[in-house]
Amino acid sequence: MEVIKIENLTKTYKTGNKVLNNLNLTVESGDIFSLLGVNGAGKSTLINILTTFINSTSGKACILGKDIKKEKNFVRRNISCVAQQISIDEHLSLRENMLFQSRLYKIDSAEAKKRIQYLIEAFELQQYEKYKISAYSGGIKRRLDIAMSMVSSPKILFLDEPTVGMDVESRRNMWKLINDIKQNFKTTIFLTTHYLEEADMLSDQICIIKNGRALVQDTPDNLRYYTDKNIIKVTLKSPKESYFIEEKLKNTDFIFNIRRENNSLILDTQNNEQNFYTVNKILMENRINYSGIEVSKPSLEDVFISLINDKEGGIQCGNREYILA
Ligand SMILES: Nc1ncnc2c1ncn2[C@@H]1O[C@H](COP(=O)(O)OP(=O)(O)OP(=O)(O)O)[C@@H](O)[C@H]1O
Repeated sequence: MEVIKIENLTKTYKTGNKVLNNLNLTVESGDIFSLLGVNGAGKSTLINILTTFINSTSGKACILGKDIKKEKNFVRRNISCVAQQISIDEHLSLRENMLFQSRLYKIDSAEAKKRIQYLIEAFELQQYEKYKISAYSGGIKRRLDIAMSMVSSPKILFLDEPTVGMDVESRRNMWKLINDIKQNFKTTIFLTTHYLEEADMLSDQICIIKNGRALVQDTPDNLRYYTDKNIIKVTLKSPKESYFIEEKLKNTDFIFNIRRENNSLILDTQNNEQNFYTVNKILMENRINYSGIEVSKPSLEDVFISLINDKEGGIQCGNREYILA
């Protein structure tokens, strides 16, 4: 079931800046949906529109089947949003912050207390109750912020760059938390991020936007087929030989880029079986001592860069056509 449906959505700010331009996308119930795009692509603008904070200029967006412009109260009751700025009041305790949130949503106080206790345990926040919020680390403040946003039992949770500025361990803890919300609360999650590994790990669907339009929307695995690039990885027995063979490979016309990773050479090439055999042949002819050669699909980062930098035109995948504008 579609819980978000966006059709030809456009947003032009008063400054004349057209940020969203006939944007189309859909989000299915229970999915983790990631919106990717470079800085200024319009990700926060879209979240602000969907959470009814600002109005679109034209087009239509429906949440849980209701037009967001006509049914603002319904939409607000059923969603929650964790913005980039943490919204905790440091003068209140952890529990008071959550109670305050429950009052904003007019939740019956007995029900609110039960729910808050459940969330404190589910988000593993019990151990922090004895400390002042101002002493919490950024990761714990963010965890509390998300727990607060779950007090109203939202059907859709918007997370605007939930792991920005976090260290690797806190980021991994946050990924687990986001997955737990999906599994345990069945909440649909709409998130924006600049970390492609994060989108890859978490998402059921990824949408990449550029110049206010959706370039592609698909699963992380399928997105790897949106570029005709492949990667050939050659593992050498001795790194000394890499300089010699690099020179030989540089002179071919089917390898666009060569990188070195420890004992391996990573070759960016066109998706073509023949290239694999040609590289193999060059290695054999030059008596290069290699222990492995493999072809792999590009990473999500390769796909993102390739799509974002692609020239204007259409790309076809399956039965969908997307505009590269
Ligand atoms: N209130 C506003 N008035 C005019 N222009 C705005 C306003 N808010 C945002 N913009 C512009 O709209 C564009 C998109 O901004 P937005 O914050 O939606 O992008 P973003 O994809 O979230 O960027 P980032 O990844 O850097 O957070 C930017 O050029 C921004 O300067």
